[in-house]
Amino acid sequence: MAETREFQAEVKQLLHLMIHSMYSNKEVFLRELISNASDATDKLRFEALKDPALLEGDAEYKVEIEVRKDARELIIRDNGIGMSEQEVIENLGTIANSGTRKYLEALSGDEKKDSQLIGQFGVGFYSSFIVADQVTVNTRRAGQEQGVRWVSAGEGDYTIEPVDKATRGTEIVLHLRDGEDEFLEHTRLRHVIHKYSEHLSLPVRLHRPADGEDEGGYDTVNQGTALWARPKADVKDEEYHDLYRQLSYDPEPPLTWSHNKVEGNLEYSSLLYIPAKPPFDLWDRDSRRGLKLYVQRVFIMDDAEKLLPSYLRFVRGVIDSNDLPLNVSRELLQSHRVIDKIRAASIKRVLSVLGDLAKNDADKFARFYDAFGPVIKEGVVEDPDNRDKIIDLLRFHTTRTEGQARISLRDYVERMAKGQEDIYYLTAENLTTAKASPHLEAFAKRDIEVLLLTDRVDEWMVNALPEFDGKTLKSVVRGDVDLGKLIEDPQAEGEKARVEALYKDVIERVQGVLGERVESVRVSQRLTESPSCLVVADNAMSRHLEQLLRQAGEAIPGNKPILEINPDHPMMTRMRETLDDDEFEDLSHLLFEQAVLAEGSQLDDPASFVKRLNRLVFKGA
Ligand SMILES: Nc1ncnc2c1ncn2[C@@H]1O[C@H](COP(=O)(O)OP(=O)(O)OP(=O)(O)O)[C@@H](O)[C@H]1O
Repeated sequence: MAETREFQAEVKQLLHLMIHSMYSNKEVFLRELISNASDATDKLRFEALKDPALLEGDAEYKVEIEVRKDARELIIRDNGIGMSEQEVIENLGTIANSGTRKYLEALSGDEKKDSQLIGQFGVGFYSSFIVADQVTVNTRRAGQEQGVRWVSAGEGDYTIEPVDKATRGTEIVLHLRDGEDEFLEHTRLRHVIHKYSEHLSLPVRLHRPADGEDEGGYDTVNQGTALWARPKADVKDEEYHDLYRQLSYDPEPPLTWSHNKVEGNLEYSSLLYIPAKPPFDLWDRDSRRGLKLYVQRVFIMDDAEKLLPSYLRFVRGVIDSNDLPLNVSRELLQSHRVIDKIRAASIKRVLSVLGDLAKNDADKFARFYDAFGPVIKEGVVEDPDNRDKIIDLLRFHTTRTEGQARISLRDYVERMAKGQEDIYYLTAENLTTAKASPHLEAFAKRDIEVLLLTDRVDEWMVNALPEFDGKTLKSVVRGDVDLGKLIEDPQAEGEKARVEALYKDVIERVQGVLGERVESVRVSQRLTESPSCLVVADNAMSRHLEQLLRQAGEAIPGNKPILEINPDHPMMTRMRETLDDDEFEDLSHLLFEQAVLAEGSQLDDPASFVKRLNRLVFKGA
């Protein structure tokens, strides 16, 4: 007796979407079903290593696709692991896969975008309902006697019942909707299957109907040999692109790749791709990362994180090792000599591919950097062994670059000003804030280039990068930036003393007003246009980093900044002449608050700022 069961709510939602909004690119259902069949044979191959009896005498893995035109049925059959009753209920009635749940969250309502998302997430089995108004699944788990039949029209419920099934594995029968006749056509099917399965290491066989003399039969559509196992010279670019598409679900071709067969002490093949565009989950904590791992052509796992460090998480590809045991698990990978070596070699490989790109193809490298620059910077902190190579790849905006142009540290050093000993940088929220920063004024006046760092990771990166080419990296917002040597004027010292004496009283008064808000107040050497700016002590955390940490929800005490004032600014002349305490107080706060705003920070008490500003502006009126 068949039992009727309800789909989980999320499944209903997903099915509704599949049925009512996927008008384009419907063929993806076939890719999903073939990919499931291939996973199922991979799983069996793996389990059969421990328990050969599961094979029931049949070790010739394959997927077969057959059309029954009169019945409007398309059948996809595999001799993989199959499913038990419990597995059918879990896998084909609920959404167990966290990726699918994310898919639902990411839906935009825009049919075209959503159908592309299907590709990225691989929404899998349920995509059958894009083209079918009834789906029947007959399956028997390898090693079990009883088979299961699952039937649904994709509208809220399904039935499940025991069934006799002679062969292990899964057979999916799609009853096609009206208007989906193209998927009954042999040539059309052949084309789609070829497109999606060319690089599966599993033969996909399509049934050829009898025709006159021809009795019909099954033809293998794909090559069925892993691309990475073939000699490089035999593989066409389009084939590399196709495999990349399968691995990444990225519709665009990769930027570049590196295919290698390593022989000697360690034997493995590696195929590493650099994507052209970032995946949607690049900044997700649990984003996909790592490579697909095979051992002697047997698929072992997806996303083996241990094979690449987190700062190379955008790389997609395959490692096929001859030295690992077939029963290797994620735990074992954590500390395995072979894995450590493959990992180290893969990192070097990726960095050298990128290095070549930087040298030989500026345009492609710029595309790479736009997409993954901030990610690669994490490597400066994460991977001291390869730091020099990573640093060579870094590119920066500066006070002299325009638009999207960036330069390397090497370029910076080569064009340093006469007498300049250090590398100067400024960290800020964005390029506009950075370029307008008062801290840059003195540097601009002396024509000294300053790196403008606006990626979140930059604060951490510069901490891990104290010097380059023997030159110290110095923040222009720190107290110890010594412009003294760069000022050619020999009378500067005397002038400095005179100005300080002139402003001694003002400085004491400002300090009295601001009290605990500042560490100290002093005459600035950096300002030429702005009235004031905030700097931090030499060894203190930068204010931008404090801001980032607060945004990330960390409670940090916060250092008191040093307020620097510009003696040449009319506001200072006015303060020197102001005797009225109330007005002086307003001006002092304003001096501080302007400096906070100019660095792109937020005021603690914006309302008071506004009142103060109005008081001062309308004072004369
Ligand atoms: N042909 C099959 N043989 C055995 N199990 C299958 C088969 N098709 C699907 N399944 C099982 O059903 C589960 C759900 O399949 P579905 O295609 O919806 O998602 P998935 O394959 O897990 O996810 P994704 O498509 O994102 O990789 C699979 O994980 C697998 O356990």
